Amino acid sequence: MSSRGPNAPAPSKGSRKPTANIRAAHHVAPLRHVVPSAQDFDTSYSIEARKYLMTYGLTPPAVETFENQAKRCMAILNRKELPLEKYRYLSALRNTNMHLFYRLLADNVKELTPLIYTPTVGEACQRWSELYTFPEGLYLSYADRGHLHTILQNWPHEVQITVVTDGSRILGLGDLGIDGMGIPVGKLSLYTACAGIHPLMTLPLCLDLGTSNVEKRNDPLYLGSRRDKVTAEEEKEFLDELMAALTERWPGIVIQYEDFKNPFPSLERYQETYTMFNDDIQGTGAVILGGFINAVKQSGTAPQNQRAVFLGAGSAGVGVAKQLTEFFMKEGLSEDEARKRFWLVDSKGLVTMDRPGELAEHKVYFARDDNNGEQYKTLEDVVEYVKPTILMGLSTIGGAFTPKILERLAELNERPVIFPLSNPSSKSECTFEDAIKYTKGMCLFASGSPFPTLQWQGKDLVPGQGNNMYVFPGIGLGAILSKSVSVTQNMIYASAEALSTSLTPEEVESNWLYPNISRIRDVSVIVTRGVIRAAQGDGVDRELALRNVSDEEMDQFIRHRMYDPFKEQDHVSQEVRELAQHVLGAQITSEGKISGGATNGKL
Ligand SMILES: NC(=O)c1ccc[n+]([C@@H]2O[C@H](COP(=O)([O-])OP(=O)(O)OC[C@H]3O[C@@H](n4cnc5c(N)ncnc54)[C@H](O)[C@@H]3O)[C@@H](O)[C@H]2O)c1
Ligand SMILES: O=C(O)C[C@H](O)C(=O)O
Ligand SMILES: [Mg+2]
Repeated sequence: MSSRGPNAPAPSKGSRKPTANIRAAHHVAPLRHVVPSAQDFDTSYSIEARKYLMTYGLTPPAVETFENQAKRCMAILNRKELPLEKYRYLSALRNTNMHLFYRLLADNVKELTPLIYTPTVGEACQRWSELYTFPEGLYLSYADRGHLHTILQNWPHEVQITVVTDGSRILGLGDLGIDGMGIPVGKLSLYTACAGIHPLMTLPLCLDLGTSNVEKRNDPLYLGSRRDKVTAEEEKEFLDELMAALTERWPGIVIQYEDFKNPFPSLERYQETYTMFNDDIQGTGAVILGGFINAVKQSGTAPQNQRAVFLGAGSAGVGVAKQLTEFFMKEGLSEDEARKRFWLVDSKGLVTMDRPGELAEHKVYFARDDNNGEQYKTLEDVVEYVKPTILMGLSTIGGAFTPKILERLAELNERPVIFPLSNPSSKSECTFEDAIKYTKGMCLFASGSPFPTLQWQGKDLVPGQGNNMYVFPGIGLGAILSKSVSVTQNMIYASAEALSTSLTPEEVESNWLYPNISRIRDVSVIVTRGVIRAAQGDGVDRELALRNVSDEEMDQFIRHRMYDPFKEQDHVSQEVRELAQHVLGAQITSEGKISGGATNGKL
């Protein structure tokens, strides 16, 4: 039984008391006919709750505390050696006891995030069909076109937010077709863990639009259709139907695009018509800007003296460069001056106007015209030519920042900014250890996937994690709570600014670029507030009552609306107690036994 799938309990609006409400709806029918959901077997449920839910005897006798449950889960997890085994255990837990899963995650964000998200989710996707166990989301195939709205009716829950991929660029691992489903599942788990969006109101959505991955197509276990990738025109028509169908089925739904090979056309096409954003272009741009604002404060280099070399000129590279351009403009540079601070490098070398061959449209804005006909092919050559203050990696090429390049950056700058941002860890352009070693501890560092803390000259050095998980939960929650008709560029920019202000004085003192991930829920409140305020500024909000509240009241409101697995689990026992008294006329004795009423103390 999947926590999000057809057998999962439906959340009620507002108070969200899934299990008990289902029972209430069925109270006139004989209770035996109600099939318990996986969640009903929680070992922390009281005896009276079990009797009422008709699960008494179906769970082991002990009534456990959460602490005990958590101890068992962590012990099981720690006994497993491989990260992928841990991932699978945690998936099973989410699918059988989602409140416990999210409690565990809330208490151990730093430890568990790398297991449910990057880097482990990369391996899970590579082997998704091979290890398939639960549906976990919705699959829509190209062959389903013309019927998408009807198929969406099969999803049994109200949906506030969906993450949609076609699997064509999963992290830096290439086209994985429908095996990319792990990404929407992982991102939406983070929406719940970081921003408290109710898990049952999230929809992981994987589009089966064919795959260019021949190995997958020839694999007998592959669970997608065995056709080549549809054309750009076919994809456009399919997405047109999808966007209309999603919004008709769930008006107000927020749609996050994720890990598409070429996401620029859809962002341009839908961003003003639907409440949507692209995480790889916009979320990444915002998260890197958030860390960069803090890096600039520490490096002391003024915007007009910054020279940024980007290895990778795809959706993430261009998204980040655009966001930093906007920042430089706000700092006083003209658009042209700001744009000229960037040198983008792709698989063919430095992106210039006059290099032979076709130049993709999204690269034109940053293409250099001051290279005097010279074409620089390697990163080393570009570094020598540009003498950068900043080196960003969004190339999917693990190890591309060689020791030689890192040493050169350290020679050129007192505090070079080095951000190897490709995911998963195997694709990171360098490790934290190498960055520290070859810059003699002087670089300002953030990576896309996590690296461990390092001992350097008797001090603990903590790497920053420049991953869009710091912002997308707040962008999504901000759009939901403000009921925005669209997600504007100002909302995205506001998420970055808010993130940069979310560090504690101790974190600032320790020169961190990003806040401690363990505080992600507090950070998401700040980001959400920034996003809502920007939506109000742009007049795209429909929740007008929020316009007049103070920041403190806004934060309270946001927190109040966040799903809290701790309360939720306790709620069930409390609610069942109340319902048992009300519906059955039963009394709960001080020892927790049921007396009188329809059950008359019997099971
Ligand atoms: N840290 C984050 O939050 C974050 C967010 C989004 C994407 N990413 C990561 O960034 C990477 C790129 O994502 P994307 O969406 O831009 O992908 P993409 O496919 O759109 O772009 C990849 C870019 O890298 C270039 N490239 C490929 N091989 C190269 C080589 N040998 N030398 C130089 N350049 C080369 C390509 O030409 C292209 O410009 C992925 O690994 C992804 O996981 C990280
Ligand atoms: O998924 C991530 O960890 C970040 C980003 O969206 C990516 O595509 O790499
Ligand atoms: Mg992504």
